Amino acid sequence: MISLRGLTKRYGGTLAVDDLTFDIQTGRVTGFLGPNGAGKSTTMRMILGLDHPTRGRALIAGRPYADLRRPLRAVGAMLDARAVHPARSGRTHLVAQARANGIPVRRVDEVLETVGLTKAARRPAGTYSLGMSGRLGVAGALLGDPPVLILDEPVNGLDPDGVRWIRRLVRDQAAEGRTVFLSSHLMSEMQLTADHLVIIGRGRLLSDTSMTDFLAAASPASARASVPDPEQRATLVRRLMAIDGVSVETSADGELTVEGSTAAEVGDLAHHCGVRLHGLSDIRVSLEQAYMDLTARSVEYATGGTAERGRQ
Ligand SMILES: Nc1ncnc2c1ncn2[C@@H]1O[C@H](COP(=O)(O)OP(=O)(O)OP(=O)(O)O)[C@@H](O)[C@H]1O
Repeated sequence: MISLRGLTKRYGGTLAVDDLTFDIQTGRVTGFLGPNGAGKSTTMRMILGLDHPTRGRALIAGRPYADLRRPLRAVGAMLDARAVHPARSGRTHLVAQARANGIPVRRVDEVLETVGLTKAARRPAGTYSLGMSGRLGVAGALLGDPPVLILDEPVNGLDPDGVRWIRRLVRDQAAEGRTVFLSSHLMSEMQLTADHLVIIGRGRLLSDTSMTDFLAAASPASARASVPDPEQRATLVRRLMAIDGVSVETSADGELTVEGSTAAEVGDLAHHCGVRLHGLSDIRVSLEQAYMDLTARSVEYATGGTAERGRQ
């Protein structure tokens, strides 16, 4: 587990991280979200002892990073995929890390295989594409087989196959009981990957909640269903419209969109009226929409509509 207590970082006049208190639990993937400049990288850097907090603390399994005896065995991290000497091969880079942490060299070949870099392992890292550099960064994070993984934008530069690979990898790591903390601006991907969300804006905690609860709270009760029989459709629409706060839109092909009512309520009413339904489901907002609504007021570098909404 990772624990943050009152974690704060000030750079001159910039309050980059402002009094963050939350826990990142084991056995699940926690997504770390926030607009550009919100303080995600600074927070990760402080957890990893690369930046000193102005106030507060960050602990990994109860200890500050600096007190970990074999850090790579306790926590694996990828903050900047390009932070590798360009003339060194990927393999040489990992061997140096392994030796410094008492990790057997055979583990290097294992992780190179895991991330799909075996063929490119002996090429200078400077010749790697962004996606390959990301894979090397992930290999470094996995080297010590650590119980905690911290990955800053791991899908950056990856092709669709690589994106799915990262998703499966981090989900497997969490299923094995590890703590996985990762940031990304790709909301659709985060929705598929994370169990839990921590969202910050301008350095402050905006939300610390499960993905399910976050999406449910952002979704007003609404449902969609098809009614194949036109007479039954008219009956159901009439009955729904008679309920206070419920509105119904009917598409050209007979699909109903019901605002103000859940799928369960629509299904119960249809059953009561003897109406046959197809494809009944709740309408949930996407993570992207829920996130945009939450962060609209804390967007630092916004454009167009988002900035307008931020001022409301
Ligand atoms: N070394 C530094 N010196 C001065 N200011 C810094 C430094 N590092 C970060 N900042 C500032 O701290 C704030 C938070 O930056 P940070 O990189 O942590 O945000 P982020 O959420 O990771 O952003 P992004 O999504 O763009 O990567 C920004 O205003 C940034 O300019």
